[in-house]
Amino acid sequence: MVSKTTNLTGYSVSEICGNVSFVFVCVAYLNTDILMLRVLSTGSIALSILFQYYRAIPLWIPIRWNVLLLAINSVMTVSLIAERQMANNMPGELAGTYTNGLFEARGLSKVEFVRLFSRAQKITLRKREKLAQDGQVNRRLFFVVEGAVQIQQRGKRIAKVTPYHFIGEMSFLHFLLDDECPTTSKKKCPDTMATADAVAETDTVVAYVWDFENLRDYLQGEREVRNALSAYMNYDLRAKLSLLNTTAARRRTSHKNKKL
Ligand SMILES: Nc1ncnc2c1ncn2[C@@H]1O[C@@H]2COP(=O)(O)O[C@H]2[C@H]1O
Repeated sequence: MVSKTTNLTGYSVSEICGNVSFVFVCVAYLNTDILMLRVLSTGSIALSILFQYYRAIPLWIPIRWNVLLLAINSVMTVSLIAERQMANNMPGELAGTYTNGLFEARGLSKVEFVRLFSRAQKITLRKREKLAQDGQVNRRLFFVVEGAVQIQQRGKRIAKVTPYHFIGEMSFLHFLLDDECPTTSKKKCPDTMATADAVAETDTVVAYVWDFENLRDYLQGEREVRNALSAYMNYDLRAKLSLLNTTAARRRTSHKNKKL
């Protein structure tokens, strides 16, 4: 049992706990990692309870409230640690998607990636099944992980989407902007039409699929994931566009050569 009057280098236990508690608060304020912040606040609360208890007269009101705060913080800390552990040990196939899809390089942490993909459904499409239809309202976003998808416009093949690329991102980005469309505006907000037909080219195509509305609702509370995902899609769009330009240039050259 620690005596309330114990002196260590001239300071009482209560004083030491009180001061160290504030040192923890200072370090917590300088930290940007949410887990570290919670661990430090838990430590700080525990120390402030000791400070309040080992005073000459214990301060029971703050002690009781701090016990509650300590319990809340401890539960949140444990759930954060569990989530990080789950993300670090995600199933091999999901880990492959994280690595091969270059999600880390494009700003999504493992935890954010697992949160995002746990909201998707993994599906298998058969050859010739449509993922999107040109000119039709689209409400599904796909991330292809196996197989290939043919992109057509007016029945003509314009591109091929291979694993680790999105399909439906053009209408999804539109849909996200729609979100910011004022409902009072007389002007109709743009609709989320698919810009091309997307058809399964291989015998099977495996993809993760999100419903636009569910994904938008989730992203509303996760600003950083929303920004990282939009950046990822813009990167994907740039790659698709540059491929399209290269193919068009190649076609023009071969057309010219044939004429000569
Ligand atoms: N030139 C292209 N190259 C690759 N993918 C494309 C191309 N044009 C359209 N797509 C994809 O086909 C999808 C059709 O629906 P979206 O317009 O929502 O999003 C489109 C893109 O994901």
